[in-house]
Amino acid sequence: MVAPKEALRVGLLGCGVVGSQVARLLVEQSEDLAARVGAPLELVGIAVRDTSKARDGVDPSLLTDDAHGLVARCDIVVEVLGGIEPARTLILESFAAGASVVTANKALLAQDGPTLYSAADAAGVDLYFEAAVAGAIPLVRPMRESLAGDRVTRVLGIVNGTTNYILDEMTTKGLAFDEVLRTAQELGYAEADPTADVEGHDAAAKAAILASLAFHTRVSLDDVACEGITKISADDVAWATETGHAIKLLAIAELTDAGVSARVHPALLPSRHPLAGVGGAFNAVFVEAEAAGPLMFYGQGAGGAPTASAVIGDVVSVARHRVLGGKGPDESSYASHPLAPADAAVTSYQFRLRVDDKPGVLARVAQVVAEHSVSIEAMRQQGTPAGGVANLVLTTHRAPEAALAATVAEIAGLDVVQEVTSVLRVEGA
Ligand SMILES: NC(=O)C1=CN([C@@H]2O[C@H](COP(=O)(O)OP(=O)(O)OC[C@H]3O[C@@H](n4cnc5c(N)ncnc54)[C@H](O)[C@@H]3O)[C@@H](O)[C@H]2O)C=CC1
Ligand SMILES: N[C@@H](CC=O)C(=O)O
Ligand code: NA
Repeated sequence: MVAPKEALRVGLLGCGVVGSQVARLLVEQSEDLAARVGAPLELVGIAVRDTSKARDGVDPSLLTDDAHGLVARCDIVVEVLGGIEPARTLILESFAAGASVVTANKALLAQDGPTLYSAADAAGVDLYFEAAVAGAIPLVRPMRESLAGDRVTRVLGIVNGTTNYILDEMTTKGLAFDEVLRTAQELGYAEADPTADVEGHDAAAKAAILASLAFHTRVSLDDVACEGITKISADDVAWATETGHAIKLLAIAELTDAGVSARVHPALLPSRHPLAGVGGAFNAVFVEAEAAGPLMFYGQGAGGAPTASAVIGDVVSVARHRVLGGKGPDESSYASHPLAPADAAVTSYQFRLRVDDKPGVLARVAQVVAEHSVSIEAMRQQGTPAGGVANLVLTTHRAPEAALAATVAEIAGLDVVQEVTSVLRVEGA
């Protein structure tokens, strides 16, 4: 008979939306997990701020306010505190103590990933982070492992559940931004500070991680051009529908002739595009690779249980390495691509203008567009009930961002143009 392997000690840092679900699943699935790993996983402690607070389904004797003491006595540490400190210090202490780490902390990885990778490497342990990008969706592992034999050229994704939920509810139910944000917070999708979601910072952190994985280079949060959804109005949503589009917050990572371009911004997607139909807090990511062609990953990108699923999958992987020996892949950052300037990105614009409703206006606007070597894909005019003023909606063909921005700036200065009411990029056309 084979002797049972010694239990692996798992320490959990944080018992919030994700942590509480990790604790539940570790206990509920302990027999299956032991069979899959080849050794039992023993939850030895949960670091929290307030040990006296009752937590559903959590054994109170596991709670501790000594996170530093906890990581010193673990084989595997799960970090679901969020934020930069003390998460970074605790992860580094875990490595120093010989523990592998599983984290969902995209903000920390996007800001200081290389420090963490080097420390894990020096200690000969694993750093896994499937939950950090697109929650439950297996995406990090396919990028790190399944696509390691291919050349990825582009990643285009909806990677923030909160903003997708907000935009979807605004579109389908006509609800107001603030009202929907509150519900997203109640459902556990939003970050502790939801500014990170609505201003695009959370998606930008994920874009940095995805670009690094896709192009085997280092892209950090500061390298990602970022624009959130706070300026999207009910009018933008209505016009998107009117012109056959859906508004989505997109994370885009591309390898272009000018280098790596990583950016996050709201964009119009034609309603036939598969990403246009991704509703609620769901995420979906397109990956284009030279040999594989297009791939699409879809699933729940936020919420306690879906995120915990990805965390526990990583725990099983790193635990198997402990049992069998060896470790998973290190950071792959051998390629030194330059960063493409933000205004070199090639995209299309749809912009709306309020113009004088009189002859010759369309021609003047079209002339400015042509002078910037931009071409018009569609133009639509609608008079206002009061008369004298018309709404003009122009969609361009693809052109460098710099040319498109200069076009809009010059049009805004025309005497027949009363206001540029909105400028949105169009992707996936
Ligand atoms: N909620 C979600 O849908 C997803 C969250 N994530 C990431 O997972 C991590 C955790 O997120 P949530 O569980 O949603 O956050 P949360 O705010 O619900 O939970 C974090 C918990 O950690 C505790 N905490 C913070 N600092 C602490 C400290 N120094 N000592 C002890 N406890 C401390 C907080 O009191 C809180 O209970 C974050 O990095 C987040 O970005 C990733 C994917 C999805
Ligand atoms: N706040 C994030 C949580 C997952 O990463 C989101 O809304 O997607
Ligand atoms: Na994931």
